Amino acid sequence: MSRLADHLALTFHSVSANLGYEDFTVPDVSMLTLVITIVSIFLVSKIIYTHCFGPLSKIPGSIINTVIPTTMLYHVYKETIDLGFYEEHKKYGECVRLGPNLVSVTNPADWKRVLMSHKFSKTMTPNITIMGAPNTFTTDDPELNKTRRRLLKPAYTTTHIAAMEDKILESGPMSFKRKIDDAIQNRSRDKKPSGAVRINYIDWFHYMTFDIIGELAFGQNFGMLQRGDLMMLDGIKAINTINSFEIFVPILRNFRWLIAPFSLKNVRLVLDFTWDVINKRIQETKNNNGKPVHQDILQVLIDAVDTETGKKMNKPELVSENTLQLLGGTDTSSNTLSWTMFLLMVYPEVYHKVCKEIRTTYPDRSKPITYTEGLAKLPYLEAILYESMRFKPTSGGGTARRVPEGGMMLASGHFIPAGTEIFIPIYSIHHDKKLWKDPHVFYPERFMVNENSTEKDVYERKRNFVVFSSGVRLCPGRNLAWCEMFMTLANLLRDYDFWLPEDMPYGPDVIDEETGQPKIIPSRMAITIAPRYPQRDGWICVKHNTDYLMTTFAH
Ligand code: HEM
Repeated sequence: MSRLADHLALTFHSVSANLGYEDFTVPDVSMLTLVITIVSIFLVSKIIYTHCFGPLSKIPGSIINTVIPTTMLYHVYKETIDLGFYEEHKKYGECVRLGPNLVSVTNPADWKRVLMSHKFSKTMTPNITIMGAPNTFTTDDPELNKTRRRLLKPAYTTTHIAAMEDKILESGPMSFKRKIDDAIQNRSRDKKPSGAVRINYIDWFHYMTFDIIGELAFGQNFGMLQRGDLMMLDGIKAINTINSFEIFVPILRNFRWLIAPFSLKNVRLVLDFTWDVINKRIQETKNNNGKPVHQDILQVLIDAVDTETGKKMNKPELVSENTLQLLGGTDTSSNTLSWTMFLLMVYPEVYHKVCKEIRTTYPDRSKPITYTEGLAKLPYLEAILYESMRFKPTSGGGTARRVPEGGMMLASGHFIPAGTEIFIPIYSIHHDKKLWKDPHVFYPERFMVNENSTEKDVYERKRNFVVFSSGVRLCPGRNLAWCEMFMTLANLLRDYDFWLPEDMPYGPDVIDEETGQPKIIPSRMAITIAPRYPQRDGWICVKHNTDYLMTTFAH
């Protein structure tokens, strides 16, 4: 070692002399060697300690993750957290160590216990500074979360959703239908009168969910579906991207400008717009002698008084909560609709079966199908939505909680000490072979009672269906999401025929070698799991429903 150090010192001297820097101070190479040796010993002993003796040492997982969460960092970068964590669980089983202080669990007994109680506080929360004030989703304070959920509750009850159903129908599926009809009419006028058009359903579903939330939480239809743009879209995308990176790699909070360099001004635009809408609404109510003019989510938020403190939300809090409606209520529902539509196209037997159910139950196309009426009458459509959210859970990245004082014993017998982060990997849970037979097969019947499934089986499956999370922080917007997604599919599938364009490299016969099932378009996970290349993969052909299908289904 010392001969090597002497040799290096000599080389430094001759190089600096050759360069004319006679006074160049040559580092004391033996000192350098010492430092490197000490750091290496420290790292190796840390690896040995955390892997072999530390409190989490018995949890299976790769050695490198015990020191640096490399799997997580890599998949955050690639936007494939859902698939990356799934591979780790496939390799190591129901509990896997994914970081020095991070353990991911798929056993229902474990994640149900974690999600059931506020004692396990939320971690990996988005940084609140971007929204100005904490909101229901971002807060890790159980008391604040409970208060906000109490305030928001009236906006999301089934009764309130039913009261808003007409608005949802109009700004959602009816508007979508008008857009298709316009496209068909324009095409017939200009080109071949085939009556069929190609549309980008991924974009259109995205626009539609914005219009619905615009109507319910901003008191105005953004007109995004008809226009195809929204000035706030860049800002919303930026908030999602920034949040996604910062949740998993908190150090990036100090380098936010690096993640979305040109978008921070667009984020401001979103918050300013929301601020403006709230001010106008408050003024409108004042002008109406204090009586609310509208009955929507925004009004519920403005009027909400906490029964325990007697306080209303202040303006920054209102802005943060109302922006959350846009962030939480658009991508989630639109991605689910896109995945469902794609899956119907590559599983034609499911598509034909659901069209038959809807078209025979509601043959009168002049009357829109509503959620309150349709849910009980269209059980196969309901099962399709369940299965699509199991198969491609848009929230599939997952969520995390911190283990409280006293630690917890996992079902596998491993003890997890207080302070450890427990990750709930939703995609992995939905594809766990112990919970789901043939998890890579899209099979809606698994959510229906039939000769193969008893009521108890279906009940159990729904208990392991965790797309809306579970327990104390269960998604409060789930009734709204179900309502808009159900009405959209019911009305579109009754009134139109859909099929994939011929030049699309996907279809029922394009098989994925690994799963033996139809290939699925690639996805990316930035807060939600979305189709990765919407401009390439989002195309579908559509025309008005023909009698051909009706007669085929009649037999
Ligand atoms: C298919 C649609 C949806 C899915 C899959 C979904 C999924 C989820 C999940 C998994 C969580 C828990 C996240 C966590 O604990 O980290 C959540 C929370 C939340 N969601 Fe949804 N969501 C959907 C639609 C909506 C809609 C339409 C709204 C409102 C307009 C909404 C509002 C919220 C809010 C406010 C929270 C925070 C709850 C809390 O932390 O206490 N979501 N959602």
